[in-house]
Amino acid sequence: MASAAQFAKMNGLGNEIIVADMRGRADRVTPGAAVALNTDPATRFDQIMAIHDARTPGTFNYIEIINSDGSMAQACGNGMRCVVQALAAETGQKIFTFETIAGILNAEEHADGTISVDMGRPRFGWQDIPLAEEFRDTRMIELQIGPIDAPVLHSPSAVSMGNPHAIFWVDRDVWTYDLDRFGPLLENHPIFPERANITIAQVTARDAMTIRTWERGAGLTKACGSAACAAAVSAARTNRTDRTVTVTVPGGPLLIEWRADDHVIMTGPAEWEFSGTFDPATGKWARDRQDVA
Ligand SMILES: N[C@@H](CCC[C@H](N)C(=O)O)C(=O)O
Repeated sequence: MASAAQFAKMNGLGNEIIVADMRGRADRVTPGAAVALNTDPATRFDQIMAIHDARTPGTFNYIEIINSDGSMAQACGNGMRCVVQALAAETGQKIFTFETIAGILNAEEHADGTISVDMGRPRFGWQDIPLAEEFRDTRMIELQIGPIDAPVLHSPSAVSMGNPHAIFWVDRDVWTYDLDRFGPLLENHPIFPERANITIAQVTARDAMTIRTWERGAGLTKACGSAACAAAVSAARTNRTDRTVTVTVPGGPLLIEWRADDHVIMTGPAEWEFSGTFDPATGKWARDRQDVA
């Protein structure tokens, strides 16, 4: 059995996050441990953000992102805000540079407690997303679900925010769509060789939209930060909105700015719930004593 590692159960607008402290150790959180933690209602999560020792000079830590099905993700905006809040509380530092499998990213905790994460540059090339076949213009790809002559969802925008996203534009309230039925089919559609995060988006003003997301490897979530970024850049790219947008997810609002230098900045809150220790090999866990009522 591996020695126990510390964790904090947190959330970013209801996106359920476990921040696992894997610093100073060589092992990793196994897919089996992730699945076991997700099976227990008390530790059910959408992503584990595993904080490892830095691999690259100039970065604070290497962050590994694990979905609740045990698969790896390249980006997690809400999880990064949780990591920043946890490390800022521990160190007093406010500005961080992290490394993930997708590259280097910067983040900052503001005086009001909100956290901004530089989610990097969006990529629109079909091979970068990736898509299984060539689309010259990924602002609108050929994909639909429902009856062939009256599709329920169709012609999404596709984009990579480090991870693959498809954004379906809708005119009606996003809650009127059966995303838990369509989500798994679209996530696993052969057009997405690495699967995809599936979002439905209703634009309500030049600076506002509402979205719901079926996350790759995690299912329906209350918030998906990278999807909010993907929806914002796709909306601006198709002239539905300006480049600064409030994206309301089921958990609340996120401010997304697609800057002139092409970087996408996501700003929102993070919340600590409780802490404990767990076995990164098996997922067996215990709550910290001071958290026990
Ligand atoms: N909740 C996240 C996105 C998590 C990763 C995603 N499920 C994937 O596999 O790409 C966010 O806040 O960005």
